[in-house]
Amino acid sequence: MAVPARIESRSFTRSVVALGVAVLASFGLAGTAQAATNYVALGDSYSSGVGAGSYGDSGNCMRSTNAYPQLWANAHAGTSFKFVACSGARTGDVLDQAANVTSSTTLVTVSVGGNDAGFADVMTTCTTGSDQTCINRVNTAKNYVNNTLPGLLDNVYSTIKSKAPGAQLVVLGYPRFYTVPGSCSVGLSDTKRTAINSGSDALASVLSARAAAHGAKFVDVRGAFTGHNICSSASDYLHSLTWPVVNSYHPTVAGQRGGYYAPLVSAIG
Ligand SMILES: CCCCCCCCCCCCCCCC(=O)Oc1ccc([N+](=O)[O-])cc1
Repeated sequence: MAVPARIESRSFTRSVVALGVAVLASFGLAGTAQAATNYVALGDSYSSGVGAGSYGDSGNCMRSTNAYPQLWANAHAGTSFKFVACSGARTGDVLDQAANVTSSTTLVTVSVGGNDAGFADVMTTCTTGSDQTCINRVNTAKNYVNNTLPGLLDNVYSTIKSKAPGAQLVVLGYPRFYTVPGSCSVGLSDTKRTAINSGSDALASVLSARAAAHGAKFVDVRGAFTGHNICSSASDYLHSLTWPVVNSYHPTVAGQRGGYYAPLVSAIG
């Protein structure tokens, strides 16, 4: 009896161990957070978090601990997170950043296109020039957005997809800058503000269309910024022209959280 009992005992032990492994595995997959997320955050200053402070040792890239990619990683325990977005990045720079995307990457977020379209030059021209000069400069940028930018975005999105075919690709857009007519009377005219807002809308249309063409999800942040734009009664989501100048027209701490992180969570959880 002793020998069969020992055999039975071993087989029982094996069963318990197997059950334990199965329970742990299913708990790890379904009970906690899903399989581990391998997240790579690409893009320009809207993704690095220029304007939101707390840049650590990220140098000129100005990656903020208050930026939406960091907020998302913080909220998803166990996420492996590569934060490579960088202030001033254009589509060509994001192609370089995409070296960090691999076949094990499961989530990629990206904001890019505003710098290619001449964001800084548009804002400088509109600040220093006449209404008509501003309108003309915005129209030049919109022509670029409609005719040149789509091909550059296609290259970025298809490069990311080819490196990580199974990853979810999330493209985040840009806000309208101004409430028009607004509660602030100094600074740019309403004519200029309306023209600049139409530049944001042109960017959103093209980003949305190119994202859809690559099976990427487009997160349109314009709605989340509504009521928080510059010249709103509570314009706390965007810096106006400010010091240091680099912060100008970039999301505040509240803007990264309410304007970017919140709609990202609504889109992907
Ligand atoms: C059709 C274009 C119209 C442009 C006016 C409307 C713009 C709305 C969208 C804004 C897009 C901004 C993207 C720029 C993000 C960025 O990296 O900004 C920079 C931040 C810092 C620097 N820099 O040099 O330090 C350069 C650029």
